[in-house]
Amino acid sequence: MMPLDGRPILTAAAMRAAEEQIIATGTSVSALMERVGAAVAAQVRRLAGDQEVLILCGPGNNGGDGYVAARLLAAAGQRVRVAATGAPRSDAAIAARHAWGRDVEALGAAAPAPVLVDALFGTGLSRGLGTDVAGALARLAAAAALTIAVDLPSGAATDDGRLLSPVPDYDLTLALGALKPSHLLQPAAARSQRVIVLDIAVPVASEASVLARPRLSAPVVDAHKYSRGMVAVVAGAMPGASVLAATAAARGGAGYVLLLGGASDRVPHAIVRRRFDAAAIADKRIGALLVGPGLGRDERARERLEAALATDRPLVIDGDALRLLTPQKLAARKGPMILTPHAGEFDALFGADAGSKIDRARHAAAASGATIVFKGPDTVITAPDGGVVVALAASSWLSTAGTGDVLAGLVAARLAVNGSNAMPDPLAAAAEAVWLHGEAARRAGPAFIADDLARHLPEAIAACL
Ligand SMILES: NC(=O)C1=CN([C@@H]2O[C@H](COP(=O)(O)OP(=O)(O)OC[C@H]3O[C@@H](n4cnc5c(N)ncnc54)[C@H](O)[C@@H]3O)[C@@H](O)[C@H]2O)[C@@H](O)CC1
Ligand SMILES: Nc1ncnc2c1ncn2[C@@H]1O[C@H](COP(=O)(O)OP(=O)(O)O)[C@@H](O)[C@H]1O
Ligand SMILES: [K+]
Repeated sequence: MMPLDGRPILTAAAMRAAEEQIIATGTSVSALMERVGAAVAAQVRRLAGDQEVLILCGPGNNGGDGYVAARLLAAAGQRVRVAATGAPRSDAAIAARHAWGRDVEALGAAAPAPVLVDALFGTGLSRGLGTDVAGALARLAAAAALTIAVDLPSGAATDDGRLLSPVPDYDLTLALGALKPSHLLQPAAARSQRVIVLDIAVPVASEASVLARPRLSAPVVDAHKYSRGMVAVVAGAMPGASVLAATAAARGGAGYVLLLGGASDRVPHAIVRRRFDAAAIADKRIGALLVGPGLGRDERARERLEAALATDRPLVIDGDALRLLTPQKLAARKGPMILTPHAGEFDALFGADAGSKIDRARHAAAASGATIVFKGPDTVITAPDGGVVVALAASSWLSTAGTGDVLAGLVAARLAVNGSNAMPDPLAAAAEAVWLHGEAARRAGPAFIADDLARHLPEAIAACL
């Protein structure tokens, strides 16, 4: 099966536009629905074996896909029944219902089957399911051994990961033509164990794509510690956080890591410690200056942040530093910047506006001129030029103190390495860091602590060479 890495992510409107382009060049909606139904039927047949299949059909084209799949499954000898919310409304779905030609049960009265296919609503869902429909879906899903959603789990919005009504757990979602934001954004993404994208021969393109395994290379033959990429980490009130970040930077591929102004006796010997002063952070060899982990929010923290902003070095800003800034102030600064806020820091800096996590991160990048790594179980990375990368859910064991400090150090390392032989590409550097962080967490297994995570970074890097 094709991996999801690097695949484009389309909103409902963008998917509709792609579909309309195909229709404008002579493919009918019914022909497209036939293609979709065949692809869905093939997957269901592969998974269902000789078990009975119940397909739930809604009033729109998602339901139409369900009727086509039912007809093709029956023709292939599969035991299949159909239950519907009512009569289909779109022309193509009416034709598909007619071609099915067999019984259609009322949803509320339908008996369960071991395999449940949800073709109730897809990208056309405009509000939550009525309680009767949501109740029937929950009852039939709970009684099934295998649950499959066509395009999207019914009740999940397409573009922002919201659940508009209660959504049962699915074993599999068959995304039609392309991934939609809700296949990656929470809480909707967690409703499906797996997502497969079905190719329906509709050309799709998007500025947003799924985070892919990066391709990294070993240091060049004549590399030396400064040419590899130098990271300077500004310490503050909580020195442990800056040590975690500096350690991650060192294990994340940087050639030289400086810890500035930290008071801690548990610093790996490979990390060079210096006093914090304006000259130390203005060193032209610094490929990434990290400020924020454990910085604190006192007067000294403010001074250190101001000094960091006043340099022309590529900057990574995390944690406390994000609470001491405004988007305007960032926009006024020249030079590459990457911000790594979690949801609380993001809201404090950019406001707790409505909208999808992708749109909010995109606006934040445009407003600040910085690349944004909006962290969480559905990390979204956006660049000021509009590029968007969304990570698949990483290990939930990452939800432990200090893993954000590790990520910040890693982002700084990748930015420094990335900028050591070319103009730094903050989006690519941030994407490399988020991928390596997720991979290190996967390798660390359950119940790791942030200190363990950095030890798995070399293995994660090795997987990209
Ligand atoms: N994008 C593509 O290339 C293709 C998409 N197709 C399918 O078409 C779907 C989109 O079809 P539609 O736009 O017809 O939308 P849906 O089938 O998702 O549902 C829309 C219909 O349901 C009604 N509705 C919306 N929310 C409701 C609610 N909560 N309770 C009751 N009724 C509600 C709408 O008024 C409309 O009649 C896709 O998800 C996909 O399954 C395929 O048939 C063809 C190819
Ligand atoms: N449930 C989760 N699933 C996957 N990743 C998570 C989850 N919760 C947190 N993370 C990741 O763990 C890290 C936590 O960062 P942060 O909240 O800044 O923690 P801290 O400040 O303690 O270091 C981020 O990279 C975030 O994306
Ligand atoms: K569906």
